[in-house]
Amino acid sequence: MGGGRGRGKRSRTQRKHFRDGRENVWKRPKFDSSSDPNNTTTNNPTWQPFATQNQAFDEYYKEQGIVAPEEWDTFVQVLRTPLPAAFRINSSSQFCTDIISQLEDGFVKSLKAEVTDGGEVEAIRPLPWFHVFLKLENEIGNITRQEAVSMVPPLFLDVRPHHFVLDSKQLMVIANDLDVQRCNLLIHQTKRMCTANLIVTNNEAQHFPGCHANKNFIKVSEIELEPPVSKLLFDRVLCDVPCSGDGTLRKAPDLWRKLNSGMGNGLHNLQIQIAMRVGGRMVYSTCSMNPVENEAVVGEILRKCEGSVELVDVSSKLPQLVRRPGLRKWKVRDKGIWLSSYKDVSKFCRFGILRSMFPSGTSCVAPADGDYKQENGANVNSEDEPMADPMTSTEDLNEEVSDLPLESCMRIVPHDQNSGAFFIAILHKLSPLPVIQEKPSERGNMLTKKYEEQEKLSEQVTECNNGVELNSEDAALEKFSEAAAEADLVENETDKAALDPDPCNIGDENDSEKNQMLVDDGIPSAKAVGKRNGHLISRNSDTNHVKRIYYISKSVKDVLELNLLVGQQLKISSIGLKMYERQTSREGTTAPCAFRISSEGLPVILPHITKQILYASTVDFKHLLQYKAVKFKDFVDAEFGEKASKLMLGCSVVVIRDTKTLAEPIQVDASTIAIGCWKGRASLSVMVTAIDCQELLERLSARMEIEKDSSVQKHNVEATEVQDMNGIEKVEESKTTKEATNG
Ligand SMILES: C[S@@+](CC[C@H](N)C(=O)[O-])C[C@H]1O[C@@H](n2cnc3c(N)ncnc32)[C@H](O)[C@@H]1O
Repeated sequence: MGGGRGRGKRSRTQRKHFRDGRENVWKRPKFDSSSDPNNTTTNNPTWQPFATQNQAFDEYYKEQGIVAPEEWDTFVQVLRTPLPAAFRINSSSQFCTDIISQLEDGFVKSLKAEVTDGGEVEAIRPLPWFHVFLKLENEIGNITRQEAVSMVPPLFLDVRPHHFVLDSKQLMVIANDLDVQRCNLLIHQTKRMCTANLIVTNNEAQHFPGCHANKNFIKVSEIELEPPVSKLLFDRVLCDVPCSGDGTLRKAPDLWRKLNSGMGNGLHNLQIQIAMRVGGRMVYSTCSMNPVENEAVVGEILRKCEGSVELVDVSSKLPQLVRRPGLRKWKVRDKGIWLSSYKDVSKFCRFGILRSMFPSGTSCVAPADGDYKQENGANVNSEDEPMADPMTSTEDLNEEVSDLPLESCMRIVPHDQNSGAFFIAILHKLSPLPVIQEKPSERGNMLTKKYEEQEKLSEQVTECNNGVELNSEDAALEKFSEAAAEADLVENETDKAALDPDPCNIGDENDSEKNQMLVDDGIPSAKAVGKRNGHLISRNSDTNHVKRIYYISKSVKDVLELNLLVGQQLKISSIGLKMYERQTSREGTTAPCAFRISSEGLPVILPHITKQILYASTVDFKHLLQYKAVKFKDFVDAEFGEKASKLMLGCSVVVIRDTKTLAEPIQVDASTIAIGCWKGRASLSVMVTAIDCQELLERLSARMEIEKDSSVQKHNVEATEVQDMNGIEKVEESKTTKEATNG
């Protein structure tokens, strides 16, 4: 029943992430003091906090002038303290307002009480009840744990609903990560967004395919047609690049002992390669404080783009966000040696140090034929390049200063607003870039390899994998080749809004009545614009073996078709919204339709369902969630049980009936609570994961508590009003009597 992903079931990766998370905070001393009977100093003597000291770090950042000398002590002091926990509430969650009020009314009050009762120091310790809340909501996807500063970049992206994304009029997002686990996490986190406009890809960002379709080769049937999209063009790019992550020291104190100044140098070239894919507006960000990963990368992009990209000054935006301007001068450090300019590189025979790392930088110049001497990071191949550039060698560049307006970049430092450290730059594309990057140079590859080793480290500083169940099966839509055949096989376009939620009819072109599948613009809260155009796809061209059916928007379909046309360059991990799943149990094979509606898809399809839908009282609804399967005769509301027994075998939907609304069908909206069920021969079974059932039960109890409280309050108010009225009447009465007497 349901997805069957119980709470106790954890993947090996998750256990590893948990372990890693724990190891970030504590380490075992060589001498295990737990065996020392004289040790009575700590509660848990086997674990000691990490040393939050690193000489190389101090030397590096003091020299770079990240903060003024007089601020240094405060800066490192704050870096040594744990980061306040932050999380985002998923605004598309049905229970968003419930969660906010639960936090504001319940938890914040309890937290204040803890502080008042025990003093502030006492309150700084894990609060078990809060941990349970965070864990459950995180697993469900209602909230996402994320460092506060990591939430800033999208605020500068300035995304608007009317933006053309990939030549389409619908807002569509492609989210990419090279790490499969990270892709899975993203899929998990976006499940509750109910969007048909999302593609998760698993490509190397530095080689992210442009999917350029050669129009001469485009042949659809016998007629030559131009596809709706002929290449991938982005209006907005959020470029949160892999970095050394020293800005996350508060979250991952283990980094204190691992950091070295060379880490940033090893990532610089990869960061440039990734960020060179500038779309209309790009927000470049890192959780590193290192100028080599930050200002130097932005500087090189500006130089390489030769005026086709500008750095946007956003100093007047988000005035409450305390930030500092980007640096215009810095130095490069390599194996303990400070290098002030590129000429020092030749002097000390450094290897792997690039000109672009320095404030003055340098950019490759396109030869007359338009081809670059070296592609991607052309300035990195020190074998091909004279070590001493005549230009830089003749100048005295002891203290290089960039002539670019890098002060428009922003740095967030921990002690300004009790946060992590972060770097953000906003780049705006003014005209086509002078060169399309295709392949990295050999040197670039070498540095990328080097990066991969370092990525093991930065993995530990990226966000919140801990405690989140990863669903590798769902996420693994595997290679896009598998998705290829299916698009035209089961895809079904319609412009009607009415719906018979019967996935068995997909692709049955002769039965247009039954083909009235869900169609919307894919953003449940947004109004459908113009023609409704949704599409259903699956991965398997053999209809008998289709396991899941996904709902995708027109924009996503266009990208999918383009990708097929260009030979599947995008490695797609997930696409659109999972709408139907095959019921694999024996009951599934005997039902007229073997598919059921997925929990993710239900909110989108619910307003259109007219058959196989029942309205249950709160008590029966709760029984379903508690017992997972309830016999028809066991429902408290016998009429409901009767109706359930008369449903067709197979997928059905049960909506909770508001106690005040007795008429059926009730008005369904975004706040309606419903679950997918399976109607069997003798019972109704819930098709929702155990954890979703648990959360729904808790939400219902919380709502009922609030309703009870408010009805008690209402009752009290009414009673007071009656009392007041009586009082007033009495006063009036006595006044009248007095007046009458006086008169
Ligand atoms: C700073 S994190 C970004 C995290 C992201 N903002 C999020 O919230 O999930 C950098 C990410 O880049 C990914 N990565 C590393 N090398 C990559 C590459 N060559 N192409 C694409 N992604 C890469 C890592 O797996 C990591 O998740």
